[in-house]
Amino acid sequence: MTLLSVEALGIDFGGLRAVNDVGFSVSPGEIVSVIGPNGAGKTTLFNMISGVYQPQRGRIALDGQDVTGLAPNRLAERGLSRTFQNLQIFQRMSVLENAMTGCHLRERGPILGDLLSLPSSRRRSADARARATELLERVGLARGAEREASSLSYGALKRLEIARALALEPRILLLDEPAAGCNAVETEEIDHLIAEVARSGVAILLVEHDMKMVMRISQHIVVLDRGEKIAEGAPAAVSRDPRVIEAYLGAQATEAGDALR
Ligand SMILES: Nc1ncnc2c1ncn2[C@@H]1O[C@H](COP(=O)(O)OP(=O)(O)OP(=O)(O)O)[C@@H](O)[C@H]1O
Repeated sequence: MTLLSVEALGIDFGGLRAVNDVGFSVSPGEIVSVIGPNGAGKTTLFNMISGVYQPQRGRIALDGQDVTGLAPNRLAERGLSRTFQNLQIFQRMSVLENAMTGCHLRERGPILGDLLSLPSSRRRSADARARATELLERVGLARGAEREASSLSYGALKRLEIARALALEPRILLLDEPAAGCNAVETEEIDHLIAEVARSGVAILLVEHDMKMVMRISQHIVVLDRGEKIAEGAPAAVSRDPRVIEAYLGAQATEAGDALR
C-alpha cells in the first residue's frame, strides 16, 4: 500500500535542473531515506514534497489524492508534517509550551474564544497540555517539561522538534537531517525514536548525512546525484551500487569511504 507517491518531480532554478524526473513511493510505517552528495537536490526535493516550493514538473499524491503544490498547512491537514534542518524551537518558551504549539496548530478554534477565555477554549488548552505531555513522554522529555527550551541539549531539542511535528498527528513525517550536530549518544536516541514512530504506523521520509544511521534504520534508500535519481533499493544493495559509490567518490572521497563502508 502506498501512502506517498512522488512521480517525475522536477524544478529548475534559472538554468539549473535542481531536481529532475525523481520518483519513488513510501508506505505506512516505512522508513525511506533520501541520500546524495552535497548539492544533489535532497533539500529541494523535500521542499517540494512539503509544499515550500511549487514543483514545475511531476506529481505528488497522498493516499492516491493529488496534493502537488498544496501549501504546507494544507498538507499538514492531510497528514504530512516535517521538521527543518535548522531548529525551529522557541528557545525562551518552556519545553511543554513548545510541544503545545504543535497541538494548538491541530486544534484551531476561534481566536475570539481564546481572547475571552471561554470555557471551550480553556478546555482546548487543557487538552493541548495533556496531549503535549503525552508527546513529551514519547520523546523522553516529560521530566523537566517546565524548563526553558534553551536549557536542553542539542539532541533533546531535536527530539522536541519531532514531538511538535508529531502533535499534528501525521501519517507521514519528513525529517530533514534529524541527527545533524548530534553526538553518537544523541543520534542513537533519535534513531530509536524514529524507529518507534515508524512502528506506530507513521511513514518516515528522511534526509540525513549520517550514513551509518541511514543504513541502520532505513528500509529503502533513494539516491540523488545532481538532481537525478541514480539508484534506489535496500541499504545493502544501494551501498554496493557502483553508480552510488562513484557519485560519492566524485564528490568527497572521505565521505564516500565513511558512508558506504
Ligand atoms: N533557492 C534556490 N535558488 C537557486 N538555487 C538553489 C536554491 N536551492 C537550491 N539551489 C541549488 O540547487 C541544487 C540542489 O540543492 P539542495 O540544497 O537541494 O541540495 P542538497 O542535496 O540538499 O545539498 P546539501 O547536502 O548540501 O544540503 C544546488 O546546486 C543548489 O545550489
